[in-house]
Amino acid sequence: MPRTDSFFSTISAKKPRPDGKPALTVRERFSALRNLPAFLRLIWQTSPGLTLGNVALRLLRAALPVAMLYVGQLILDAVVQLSRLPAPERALTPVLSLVALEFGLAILSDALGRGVALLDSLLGDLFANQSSVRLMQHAAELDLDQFEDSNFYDKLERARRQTLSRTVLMAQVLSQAQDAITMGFLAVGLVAFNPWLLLLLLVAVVPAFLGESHFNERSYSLVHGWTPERRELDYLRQTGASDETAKEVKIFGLSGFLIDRFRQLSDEFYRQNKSLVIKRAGWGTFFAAVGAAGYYAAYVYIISQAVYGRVSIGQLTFLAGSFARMRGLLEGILSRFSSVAEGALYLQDFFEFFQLQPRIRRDESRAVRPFPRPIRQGFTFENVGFKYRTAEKWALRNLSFELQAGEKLALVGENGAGKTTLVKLLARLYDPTEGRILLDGHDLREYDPQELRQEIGVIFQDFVRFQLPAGQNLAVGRIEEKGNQPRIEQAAQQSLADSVIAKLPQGYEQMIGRRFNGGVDLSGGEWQKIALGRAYMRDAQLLILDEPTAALDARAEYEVFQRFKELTQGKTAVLISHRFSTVRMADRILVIENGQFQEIGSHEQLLTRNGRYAELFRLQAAGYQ
Ligand SMILES: Nc1ncnc2c1ncn2[C@@H]1O[C@H](COP(=O)(O)OP(=O)(O)OP(=O)(O)O)[C@@H](O)[C@H]1O
Repeated sequence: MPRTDSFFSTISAKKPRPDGKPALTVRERFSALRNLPAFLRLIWQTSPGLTLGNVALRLLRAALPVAMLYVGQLILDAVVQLSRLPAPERALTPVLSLVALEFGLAILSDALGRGVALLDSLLGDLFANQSSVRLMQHAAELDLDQFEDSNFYDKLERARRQTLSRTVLMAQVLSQAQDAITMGFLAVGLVAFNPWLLLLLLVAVVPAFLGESHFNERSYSLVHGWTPERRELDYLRQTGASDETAKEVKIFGLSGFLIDRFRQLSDEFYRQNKSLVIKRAGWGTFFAAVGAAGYYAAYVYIISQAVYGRVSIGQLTFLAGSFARMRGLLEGILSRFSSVAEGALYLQDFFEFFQLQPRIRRDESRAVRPFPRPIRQGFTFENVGFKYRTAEKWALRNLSFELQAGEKLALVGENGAGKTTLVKLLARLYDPTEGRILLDGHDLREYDPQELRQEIGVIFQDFVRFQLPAGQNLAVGRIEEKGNQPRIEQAAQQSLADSVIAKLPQGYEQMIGRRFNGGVDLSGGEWQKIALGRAYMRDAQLLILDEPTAALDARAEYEVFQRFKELTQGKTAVLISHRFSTVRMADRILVIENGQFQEIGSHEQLLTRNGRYAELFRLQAAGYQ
């Protein structure tokens, strides 16, 4: 049998958690309970009606156990009394009516129990749905660089896992209140008989409570500390078996490598968890025995009182029944209390995610500057520098140039030069680390970022291949117009996606991508034409194409850009391409190298200048000879 002193020493000492951090103290654990009021508020907001109904049914149900025990006592006492009467005087009717009453109470208790379970499950489903929606809404508000931080993913992952298990916590908190009320009723009878029995009860169950609470914390720590590895496990599972990766996994024979890593991680988690659950089971058995000993001590005492005639047989069953029920309830309340405390620790993760705030957002403290329609002067980069949060190196530095209104500017530079970063700064996906960007003479930060993004259409090189019907895949460029078929078709014509869609069996209704039933996959170039169509769905004043044509054949790219030039007459545009045949169509070309400004000018000017652009241009031209 395990020794209790070693158990208590594990409670008091700050044993390191599996993630290397010290274990939470009892006080820290309990302080997580302060998250409960906010949690209960969320439940109430989910559905006031269902919450009220749930509480009302539970209140009613809380009173039933004591009522049933009491009726049980009356029945037994009546039977004993009747049995003492001479046979002819005995009548069954008064006992039968008591039995009928108990029967009625039993049926009511069962019905109420089912009602509570029903409301719990309805409320739980609604709560899980609403939490998921809140999670998606909040994630959508956050900044791009928050998504690029692995700590953020850990928080998101923990919050995501919370949405379902929180419904269990909700039922637990409500059951807790219900059982506490039942206990209150039962305690009245027990205290009236002998208050020491209540104390005995506490002594019998408190060790079990402490044990539960200790092991709950250990398992929370294990799960919490393993969040990054669990994300990796999910990633490995998905990479090992998904349509997107199957091609390379097969060609490179990666499945063994992925499975080995998965096995290594999952075995380690299994090992750590196994040792915890074994310890938990051992201690649990021991504490259950302590609880049972307390119960039997009380039982012997009550029996002795009955034997010496100080209580009736009916009272004996009432008291023994009350004690047994109270022990069950108290054990339940205490162990639930520690799992509620554990749930509250998880809630902390949930609320922490919602506390993350975006930095790029409308400044509520001052009036936002109305977005210029049309843009008059254009964008000015003033000594702009940018460093990614996780990077050592500056992605852009000391960048000053103007993007004039109505101008078509091409960005040229080698891989990693900083072209995409520049575009992301224009769209305010990030703010410059140094310097500033002006729009018509005012800092970009003075405008509402939402409005700015509405006025900008960007198609990135790594555009998303939405697993949606073809028409909707174009409409994502302006999702409010998803029902406007003529507009979608026009965008498709402009981006040359119309000929791709014409070949699809169900045209604009055709599901594309292989993930869903009946989906048809497209070639890289065909996907690009669809993605390009999104740019034409917008009424944007600034259009940015970040190499969305890399997979197009040379003729298609030439055609796409010719059209782009015609269709965006008078609009400001930024193009990124590694093909100089495309680049030369721009009014001016900005050359960036290692995040620094190199030169700017028209194709002819830059060739005459004979600098970096001329060198790169000749290099590519030589390749075609
Ligand atoms: N999210 C990120 N976090 C950290 N560093 C990044 C991130 N995105 C880009 N970088 C780094 O910033 C630099 C500039 O990248 P950027 O994507 O702007 O280059 P690019 O000129 O568009 O290159 P390419 O022609 O290959 O598309 C590179 O050194 C890159 O490694």
